[in-house]
Amino acid sequence: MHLDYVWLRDHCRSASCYNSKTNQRSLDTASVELDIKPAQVRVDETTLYLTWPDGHMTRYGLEWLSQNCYEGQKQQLVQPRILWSTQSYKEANVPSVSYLDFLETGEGLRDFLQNFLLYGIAFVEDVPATREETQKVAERISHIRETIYGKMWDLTSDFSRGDTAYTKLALDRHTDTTYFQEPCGMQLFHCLRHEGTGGRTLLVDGFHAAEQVRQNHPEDFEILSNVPLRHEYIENVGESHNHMVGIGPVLNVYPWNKELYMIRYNNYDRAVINTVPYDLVRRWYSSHRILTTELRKPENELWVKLKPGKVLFVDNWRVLHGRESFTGYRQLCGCYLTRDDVLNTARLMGLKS
Ligand SMILES: C[N+](C)(C)CCCC[C@H](N)C(=O)O
Ligand SMILES: O=C(O)CCC(=O)C(=O)O
Ligand SMILES: [Fe+2]
Repeated sequence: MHLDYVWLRDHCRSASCYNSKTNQRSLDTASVELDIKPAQVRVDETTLYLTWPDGHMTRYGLEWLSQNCYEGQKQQLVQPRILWSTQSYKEANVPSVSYLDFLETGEGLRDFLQNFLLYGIAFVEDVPATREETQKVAERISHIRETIYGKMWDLTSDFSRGDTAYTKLALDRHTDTTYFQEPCGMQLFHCLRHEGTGGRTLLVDGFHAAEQVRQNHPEDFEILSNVPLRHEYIENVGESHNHMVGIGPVLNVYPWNKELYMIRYNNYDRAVINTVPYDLVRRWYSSHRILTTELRKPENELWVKLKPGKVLFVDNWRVLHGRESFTGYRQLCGCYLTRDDVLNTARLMGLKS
């Protein structure tokens, strides 16, 4: 590991530099000389000891340092995941959790969250088919993210809102709220009623597709993760007037370990491309086509028919959803949760995320 002296001074965990009750730094970093050097350095089997020119003493556990240094982090995943194709997801036989276990046992919630983190989708079964019960299930995880669609949303094909979702048309795979600066992290779907045909839900692991692109077309992966695009939602229907804009690349990776953390993919809501210079536009379309081809491979499609009682949770930063066109009366309800809040609950249950 390579450790800079100013970094070593800044991370001092002594009582005067760090408040271990609040887990906050109390040291004023700006008061540290940028070219500070320790007067003395000593290391034994377990600990590094530094004495600074003013006599202040800092100690580090070597274990802590190897975990927290850049080289250590570079080797680690922020969130371990299991990427899937249709077949591998089916073979994994991921269990659903029942409504009662989910609401009443820590284990039920924990197992559910673990599966959600690993696969990007999870199901709760035997939920009473009402909006109120669906809300209860959502709030078991965390508070709901209120958006322009309200807290809990209802979806029928009445075109009550100015979006294709509120019709009977098919919807190709996409992630939602790409037009927010921070797209919603989790989405719940509960089909309360459907009397008619079609209307199956399509799920595709966006990270699985993106990793295929990274492997087979690294330059296209680069372009998709570096070129920012606008997405927008312009609505003027009935009482609903909205104009939302969100900007970011299709693929979002952490700079230090190149791990994917978010895919923003919605061809309906992608705005005019005016953030890409002329000499890159064609390349971008070509890279986008390569990803789209991967996302559309039948072997990556998971089709499920949502029915009353079965609530689907989707990691909207990873898994794309879509739907088949349908006939008849179909009523869905659901809501969004913020990723930070979902992960907060997961971490408190001891899950790595
Ligand atoms: C019905 N519900 C509120 C879930 C979503 C409606 C939003 C649809 C939008 N085109 C998007 O993809 O974000
Ligand atoms: O009707 C559906 O199954 C899903 C529609 C959709 O994509 C959405 O509401 O976000
Ligand atoms: Fe959607």
